Amino acid sequence: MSAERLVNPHSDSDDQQVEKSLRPRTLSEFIGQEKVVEQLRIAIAAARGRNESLDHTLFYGPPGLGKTSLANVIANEMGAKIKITSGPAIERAGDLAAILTSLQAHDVLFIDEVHRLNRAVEEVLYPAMEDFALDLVVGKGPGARSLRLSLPRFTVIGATTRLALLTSPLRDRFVSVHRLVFYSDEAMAEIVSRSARILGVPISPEGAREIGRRARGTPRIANRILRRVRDYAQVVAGGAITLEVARAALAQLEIDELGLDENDRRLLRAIIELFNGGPVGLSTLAAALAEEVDAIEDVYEPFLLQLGFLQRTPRGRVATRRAYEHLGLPYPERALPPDDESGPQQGTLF
Ligand SMILES: Nc1ncnc2c1ncn2[C@@H]1O[C@H](COP(=O)(O)OP(=O)(O)OP(=O)(O)O)[C@@H](O)[C@H]1O
Repeated sequence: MSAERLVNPHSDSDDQQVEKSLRPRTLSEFIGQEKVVEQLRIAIAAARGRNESLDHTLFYGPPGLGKTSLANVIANEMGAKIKITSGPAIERAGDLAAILTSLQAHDVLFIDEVHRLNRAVEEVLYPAMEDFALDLVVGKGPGARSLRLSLPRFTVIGATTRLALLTSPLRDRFVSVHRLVFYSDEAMAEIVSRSARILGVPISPEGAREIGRRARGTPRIANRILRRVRDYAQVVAGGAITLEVARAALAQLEIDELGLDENDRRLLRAIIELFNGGPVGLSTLAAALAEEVDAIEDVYEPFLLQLGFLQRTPRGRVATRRAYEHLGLPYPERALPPDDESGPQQGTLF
């Protein structure tokens, strides 16, 4: 169910078609994430000035914030080619060897979901990143020999939503590591205006702000909502997106003032009504909602935590006073049990 959600930050096949045209191509077109952009601007200028490849770079943070876009921007600014792959797509060491040997100097190898590389593949990547070398074993048994091929100096750009799942040898090989954060309302409004311009949809600044504000600080979600609001504007309101049109369309899409959809509200209501506000273990909650544990952790929680509607405690998830207030439910004043600081309980997942 979550895959079809308008506010799901993961991309679907519809997104992929439009996203290409909406992707920023240069650092100056890239809106927001100022700290990261500034550091990249310097690193790129320095590498170009020395005619070197850019240092290996890792981006981490929630999905849909622009990791792939930044990798493309970097390659473009370096005047280099980019090869795009992902952790699960590189199944065998030989697959990676084939990719590595096709690279040219200063090229970018973008590996999405880099935490999902398997061990054997990682072992090949280490010397490639560190020494720009590919170690090949030729022959079998006692006659086997190892051969070292040198590779052109290239740049690995890794992206992950789960930094903690990266092995430490792999993490250590990334020279610069950047965290992408949810976008501010101002940046989101700018992103919506820019996308509308590219899509050729007339939009007022207030309309753009309203869509941006309710898109969970995530450009992918903003772009997706924009497309739905565009349909609404075209069919119901003569084509242009004004504040009123944006509000009416968002109401029809059941996205509330803060950008929560019916599924978020269902999750909060489940914690409050079925589990007395929590704490409730993640797996118990997932079972009650007929959802995957991963979907709850990846899709629902980051934004609810960010809003301060949900807390992670050693005993499980707890709905906060703000969550009750948002849903218009009375908050039960209750004393915390004296052993609240105790470790995880059986059956609860931290
Ligand atoms: N800073 C930005 N300015 C304008 N548009 C942006 C920006 N960041 C992302 N976008 C838009 O959001 C969409 C999603 O971005 P992107 O695919 O780069 O995200 P991602 O973090 O790589 O996601 P995932 O981790 O799921 O692959 C792109 O189509 C792009 O148009």
